[in-house]
Amino acid sequence: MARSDEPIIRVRGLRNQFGEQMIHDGLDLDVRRGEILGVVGGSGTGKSVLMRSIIGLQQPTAGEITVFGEPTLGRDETETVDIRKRWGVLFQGGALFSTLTVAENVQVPLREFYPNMDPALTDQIASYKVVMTGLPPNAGPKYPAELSGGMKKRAGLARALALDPELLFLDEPTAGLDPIGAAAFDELTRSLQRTLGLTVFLITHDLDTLHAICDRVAVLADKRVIAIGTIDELIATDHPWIAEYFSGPRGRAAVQSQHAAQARTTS
Ligand SMILES: Nc1ncnc2c1ncn2[C@@H]1O[C@H](COP(=O)(O)OP(=O)(O)OP(=O)(O)O)[C@@H](O)[C@H]1O
Repeated sequence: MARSDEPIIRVRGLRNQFGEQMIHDGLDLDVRRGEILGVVGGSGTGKSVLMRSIIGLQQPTAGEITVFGEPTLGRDETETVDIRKRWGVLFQGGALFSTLTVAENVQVPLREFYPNMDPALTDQIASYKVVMTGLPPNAGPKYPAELSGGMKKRAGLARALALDPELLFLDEPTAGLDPIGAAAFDELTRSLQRTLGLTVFLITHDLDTLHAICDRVAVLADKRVIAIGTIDELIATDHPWIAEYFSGPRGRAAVQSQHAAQARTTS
């Protein structure tokens, strides 16, 4: 059983290698219970591979990973079923099954982990999750092809929340959304995280998301996490990539838009 002050995710000495290509080497990371941790890094630095390693979809070459205080590597699916039930994942692009309706997509994890659940209850839970993510109640019978990009993301989120997880993995949730849709999705993430007491591991390139909702940010570069902290703490480090990322033109614009949003909520 994990202690409450223990990191909810603990990664030590992670190595991931594909042939000659070394993606991670000696990567360490702690994710604290109850935080929204943003994970950033240049394209190809291995953010998705890191997430896939933590959730067991990628077998690392070396290292240790514990989630909820339980080691996850080198264990088969039946041994980790009680851990996997406690997290939800929104993959890049939503990753909905195109031949299933929204409600049926949300029911997939329920059917996988609770095959004997009463179908009426499965239906009820799915309807509740659909509404919880801000989709109209009539979205349930729709197919993914009938949804806008933002609605697809919400449907993917509803599926990720199907099992009432404690831990949520979001891989580039606002990619492809217009700025208003992205800001609305950020707000939804923050409000669900607060209401449900979630811990969120959030991969993003979206500087507005980092400023608006992340408690801390981990920076991937040079095959490991080179820095982790609040944005102010990161800016205070003198790493050139971090300085360029947060203090370049887009970083400055994100700060300005965050200040404007704060001014609107206090006026
Ligand atoms: N199964 C795999 N086999 C071989 N190479 C892989 C595999 N999975 C990922 N890679 C490689 O690992 C590297 C890191 O990929 P990853 O998708 O984690 O990057 P990322 O940081 O999430 O990038 P982006 O920001 O562009 O999404 C890439 O060069 C990718 O091609």
